[in-house]
Amino acid sequence: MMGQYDPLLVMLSLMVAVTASWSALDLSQRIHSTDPRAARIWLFSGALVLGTGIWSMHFVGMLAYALPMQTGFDLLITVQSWGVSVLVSVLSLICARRMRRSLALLAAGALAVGGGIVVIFHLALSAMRIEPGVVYDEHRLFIALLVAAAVAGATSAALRRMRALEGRTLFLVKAVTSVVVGVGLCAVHYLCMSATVFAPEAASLARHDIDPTWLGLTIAVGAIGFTWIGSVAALFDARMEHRTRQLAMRLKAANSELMHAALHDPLTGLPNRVNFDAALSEAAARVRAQGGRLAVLFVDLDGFKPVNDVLGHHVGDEVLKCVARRLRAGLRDGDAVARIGGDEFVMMSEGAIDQEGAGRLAQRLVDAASQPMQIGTHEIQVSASVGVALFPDDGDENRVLVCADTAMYAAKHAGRNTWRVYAAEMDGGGPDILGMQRAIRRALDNDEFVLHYQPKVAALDGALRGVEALIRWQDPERGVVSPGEFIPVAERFGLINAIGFWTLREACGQIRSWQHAGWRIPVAVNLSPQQFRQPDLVERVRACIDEFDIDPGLLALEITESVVMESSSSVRRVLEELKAMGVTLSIDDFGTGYSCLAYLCRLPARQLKIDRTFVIDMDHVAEARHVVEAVIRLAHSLRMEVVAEGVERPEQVLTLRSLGCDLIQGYYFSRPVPAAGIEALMQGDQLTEQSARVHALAERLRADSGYGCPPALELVAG
Ligand SMILES: Nc1nc2c(ncn2[C@@H]2O[C@@H]3COP(=O)(O)O[C@H]4[C@@H](O)[C@H](n5cnc6c(=O)[nH]c(N)nc65)O[C@@H]4COP(=O)(O)O[C@H]3[C@H]2O)c(=O)[nH]1
Repeated sequence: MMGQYDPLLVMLSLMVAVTASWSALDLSQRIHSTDPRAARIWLFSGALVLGTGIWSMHFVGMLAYALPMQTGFDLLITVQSWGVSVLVSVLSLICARRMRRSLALLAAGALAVGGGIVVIFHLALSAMRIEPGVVYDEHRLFIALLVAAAVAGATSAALRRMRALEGRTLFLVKAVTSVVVGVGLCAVHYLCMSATVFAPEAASLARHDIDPTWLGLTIAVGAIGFTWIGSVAALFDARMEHRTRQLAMRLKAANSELMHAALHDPLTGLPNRVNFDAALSEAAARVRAQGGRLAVLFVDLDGFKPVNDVLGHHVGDEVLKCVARRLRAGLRDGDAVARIGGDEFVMMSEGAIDQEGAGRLAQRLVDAASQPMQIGTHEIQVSASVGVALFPDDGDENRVLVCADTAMYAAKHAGRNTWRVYAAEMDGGGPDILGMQRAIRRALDNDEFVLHYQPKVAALDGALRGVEALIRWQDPERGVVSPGEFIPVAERFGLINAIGFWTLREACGQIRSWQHAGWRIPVAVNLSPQQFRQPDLVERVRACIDEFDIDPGLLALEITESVVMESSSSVRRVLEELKAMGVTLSIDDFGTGYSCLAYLCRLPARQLKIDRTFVIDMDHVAEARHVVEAVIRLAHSLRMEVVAEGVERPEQVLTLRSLGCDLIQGYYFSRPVPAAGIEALMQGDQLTEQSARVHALAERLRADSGYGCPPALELVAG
């Protein structure tokens, strides 16, 4: 028995095959997803779409062949054939995923899939339940099997190639592959059909089951719809994955930027202290394991401060960048350089280095630093003092840097612009910095710090107007250690923040207890430059004020001139935020740095403290007196209050008073005293005595017709 092909249905079967191939390729691309669960889901969805496509292509193809008998389809066998089709597709996609691992596996898989496609054809045909049964031309069937295997193999290979493509090329390759695969699948079907021989008296026993026309149309439309849904899902997922990948890349880039910022000095781009310490520990571990030596060099610039002060921070910054470039240019394999402070750099050199080699390296650094540099219109020349220490000869990785630092000081004492190698005798004269660093940590844990308070009094009548909190350290071994000694060490070893915030809390606690006693005494706390640059400074100040429930107006923060004069927007913002909180801002050590008057006008500070050095010289050096006078005028024109520091003698009081200075602080009135001393002062005796001194001075001044304080004036004893 022979049938006839309906060209429309043949086209429809081709359409189904091409559409299913396209969609299956779409979905199958996703089976390489990095998430194994998602990859499994995509594999089964792809198999479902491909299986349904192959299966429906067979059915539509069979319907396209109109036999001269009434036909129908058995529901159970129809469903079974669909199940087998999906299973075969699962197998084909698994082969596609694993083909990288072996070509033999690819060939075996392709044959199995090819065989599966032929079996699906057979099952689909069986659903018609033809009696007597059909027979197959084995040769043609074998050719169909080979074509099916080739289609399966080509699909796997195309899938592999497509992984490396994107955009338009991917679209084109996918379109061509879908057409080739679709045509191939149809070819398999029609080859199978041509291999099928129907007996002349053949009849379909399933002719009363499912109507073939409806079944065909439903399957074709359903399959095309189904495959398009799959494609849309795959497209959506691909977009999501692309976006997720982009986000992940951006996150990674942001992370590495953050990491870089945490480990590098923003000005020079060199590694910072934390980074250097880690590199030093690693290098020390290598030397311990493999032997050899490590040279550590401490580089401190000579003459940098005057450049900064006179020519401004921007020129100072350029000088530092230039020195950093020169140090970096001299690096060799196994060397590292870092900036660890304002004008301090450290370097380490790994390998079998000896004292002589380290000395040569130090000389190179000294030479590099002392070359003149052109910054804008200025030709600038600085020099460097370099200290050298060796690991493990001079100590472990914690100590070797301190030794290099000590040697650097020796180089400074030797006249600067030179280098020295560390020797144990160098420790003799100077403080044991490392020991002190450990002792400071212990002091913080053991509460060995106390605050003393030095009064600030009104120049006019000697009334107490506030106090400055000054830290004192009662070290069980060293006795009372001056802040001038331990604060620089704390700054160098990153302990100043802990000390600074301890002082802040302690001072706020004191304000509260005085507030409870009925005294509103403003307390000024020194903020170190490092503490000022802490990103959470404002929050910590606010937290202290809230914790002790104090009037923020009673807390003053003293910030050194050099810090507030950094005209960066972050400094301005912090100052504005502190002011907005109600805290008083005071510019400390005024006159010792480089001040930009235009910037000073815009500062939200309320108080300006004239540095002690001007007050000391005021009586006998005319220039110092002129500076004090000018600073007082300037501050008043900016509506700032002026405090003169370090007032020790009555002559100074009189001069300052005559110049209109508002507040006076110094040993003349009181040394820094424990809180109880301030309380005694508040309760009467000492204040009255000091006020009496000021009044007596004022009387003498009024009696004198001249300007200021006559040198011969006999004063009340100080
Ligand atoms: N010769 C002389 N000296 C006078 C006179 N009146 C006051 N002084 C001293 O001058 C220093 C004033 O503090 P400073 O300039 O802020 O200088 C302070 C300040 O920069 C720092 N410091 C003290 N306490 C703290 C603190 O809690 N945190 C921070 N960051 N620094 C602190 O240590 C520096 C030294 O503090 P001290 O030794 O307490 O020294 C104090 C004080 O005792 C005087 O009439 N004559």
